[in-house]
Amino acid sequence: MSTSHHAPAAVRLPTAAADAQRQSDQTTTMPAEGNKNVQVPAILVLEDGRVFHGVSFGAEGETFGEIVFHTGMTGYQEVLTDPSYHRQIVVMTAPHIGNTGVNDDDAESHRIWVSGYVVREPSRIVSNWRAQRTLEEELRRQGVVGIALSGTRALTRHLRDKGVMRAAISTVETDPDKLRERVLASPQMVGANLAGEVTTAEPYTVRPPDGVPVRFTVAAVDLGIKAMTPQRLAERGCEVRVLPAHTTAEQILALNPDGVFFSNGPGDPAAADAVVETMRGILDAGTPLLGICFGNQILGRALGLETYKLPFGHRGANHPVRETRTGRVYITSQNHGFAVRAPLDGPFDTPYGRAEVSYIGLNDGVVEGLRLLDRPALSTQFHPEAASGPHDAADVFDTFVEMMTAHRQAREAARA
Ligand SMILES: NC(=O)CC[C@H](N)C(=O)O
Repeated sequence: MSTSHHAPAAVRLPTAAADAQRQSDQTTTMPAEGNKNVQVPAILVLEDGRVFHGVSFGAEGETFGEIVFHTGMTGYQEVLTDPSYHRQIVVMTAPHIGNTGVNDDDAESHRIWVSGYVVREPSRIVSNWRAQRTLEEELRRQGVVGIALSGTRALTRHLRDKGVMRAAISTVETDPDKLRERVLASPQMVGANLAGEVTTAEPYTVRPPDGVPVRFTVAAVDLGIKAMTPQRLAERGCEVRVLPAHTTAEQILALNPDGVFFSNGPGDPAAADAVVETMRGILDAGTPLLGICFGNQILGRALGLETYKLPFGHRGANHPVRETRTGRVYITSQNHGFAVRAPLDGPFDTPYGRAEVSYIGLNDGVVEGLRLLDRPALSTQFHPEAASGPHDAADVFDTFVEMMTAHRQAREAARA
């Protein structure tokens, strides 16, 4: 089956072979390639004409997307299920993928979002006590078209030098020129407004774990939210009400939340005007605000700053950033292709008072966080919730909780 570039990959019915494999996969060590007798040829064609040959990994068919690379050594399941990768073909630079299989606990959302998957060498066996399925089985079950090829290093270096671009993987088209024509007709990531394609249809609530009392209510605007973010807030005593992307500022404020969170998500922040308006409504009200990744870009725009596309982005689990106030360095999990342009040399004026760049990426000087100095609002371009990645920056959630505490105390003092 083929996944088109704009529709989410449909759930693909398992093949008889995969079914048989599932039944025999009762142990946690399983052959990962046993369900495929013949290797099916596949091609990867880039917008600029570069062609890579490999074999099918996952579902057979044809798929399009922006091709990007991820440098994390672990966390493939979190990558696949992160909604921010919607419409992207992800290349894993780690050479051996699938070793720990797939389980029902590590997913960051209810499905795989990458539009295509490129690996060097799929693991031949799965060996992990938590594994429930093989990776290839999961890719097939969800209709995700992938390719295994020996040149992932050459491919990554090409994208680093030329920048990310559109691409396609196909097991049905054998003529690269014909496939390239379709790549050139597929949509660009610049200008793509995608939150509406990934957001929850209905609001839902994430409650603190047993034994943790509820201290705050947080409204979370789901622009493509990862499951771990409301979890990190819930662990700190927040009851998190997750809301569809189109929820207005009035509707959010009517819930009387202690704080408002704007999530990560796919697409170009420059195309998300409606969300920028929503955030301005929250800033006007003075309610404490936290943004992560896409949420950081939206905060930049709400403050009147511009966003721009990076040549090849940051996707991995070991990106160093420096906190400007303290000089402290954090190793962070990141996944972004756009960034905010802001003055790096100290506080600057915005319609909401003074703001500053709170973190700077140490690899390339990119803005990795913003903080308002006169209102309770902060955001990070990196992922303090990790999933996967280091937990260095989890104190961002503590700062948000401190902002909500101070805001509540100030409101109570004003009322008294
Ligand atoms: N993880 C994210 O929120 C990504 C934000 C945005 N889509 C980007 O690529 O920069």
